[in-house]
Amino acid sequence: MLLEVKNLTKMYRNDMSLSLFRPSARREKAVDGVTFHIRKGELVGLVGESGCGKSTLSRLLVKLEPPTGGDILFEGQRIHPLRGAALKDFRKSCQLIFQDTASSLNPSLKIRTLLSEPLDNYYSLTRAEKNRKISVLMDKVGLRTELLNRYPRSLSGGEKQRISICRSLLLEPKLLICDEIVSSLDVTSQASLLRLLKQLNRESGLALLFISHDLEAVRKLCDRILVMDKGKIVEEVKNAEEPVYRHPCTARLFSSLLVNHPKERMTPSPASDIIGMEPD
Ligand SMILES: Nc1ncnc2c1ncn2[C@@H]1O[C@H](COP(=O)(O)OP(=O)(O)OP(=O)(O)O)[C@@H](O)[C@H]1O
Repeated sequence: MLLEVKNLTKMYRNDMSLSLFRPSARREKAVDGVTFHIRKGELVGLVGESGCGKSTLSRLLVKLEPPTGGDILFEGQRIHPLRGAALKDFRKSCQLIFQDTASSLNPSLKIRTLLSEPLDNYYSLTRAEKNRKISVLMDKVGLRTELLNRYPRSLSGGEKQRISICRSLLLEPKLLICDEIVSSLDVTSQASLLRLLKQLNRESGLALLFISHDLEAVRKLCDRILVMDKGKIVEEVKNAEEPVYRHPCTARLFSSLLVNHPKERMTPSPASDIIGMEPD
């Protein structure tokens, strides 16, 4: 098993009153007893309405924040006690890319430096080896190597997102957690990014936790979809099966995709057309 999440909980203390004289705080469970697993090379989707706890969960999974309770195991090892070299190894194997990653690219560094940094942190490569690795991957993600001498400000949103993905993939992670990485992109860029993720999964067994509001993209890309509501995983939808939605939240989320009731045929969006994935 690649990732095992057991009864994971995260509570935040949120101030309810602005009054200095009557301060009050509410402890809110952003993640509430979540249990699930991801096998090696599996494509798992995570969907849920805004504020249900998806981003909090992704931050817990990569150890950016400590959980209030529960456990996360990566390749059988609890991640909570990891320190030093073991933590560095875990961070290499389990990467998180989020929507704003692109805007967090250091504006004063050229793309060449931004892409060399992760390699310098983890490997001892010659300049030629580094350049080769970078240009092979840039080609794979559909970026021209001329961009290497440019600064992030001169790149489009889609190009910056691809640079962020490139930075993660250079480390050859086993699990990539993508939190809303396609929502700011146009339909064509979205489609080619999804195609790339599918290709990486086929070629190198990269496992994905793909978090998105775009249910149709999730359904086309993933083997299983976890549905989250108010901090809990309330349902798991297996893509290969006829969808049977037991939880009202799942039905609400998926209802916009369903036409021609009762056969529940999916209507492909332009993005899924371009991905070249047939509707079920
Ligand atoms: N650092 C924090 N401090 C206090 N409350 C927080 C914090 N981070 C998240 N929350 C709360 O936890 C809940 C879940 O938020 P989260 O961002 O994980 O949801 P989400 O499903 O990712 O939403 P969206 O789809 O809109 O991005 C929300 O009620 C949010 O206000």
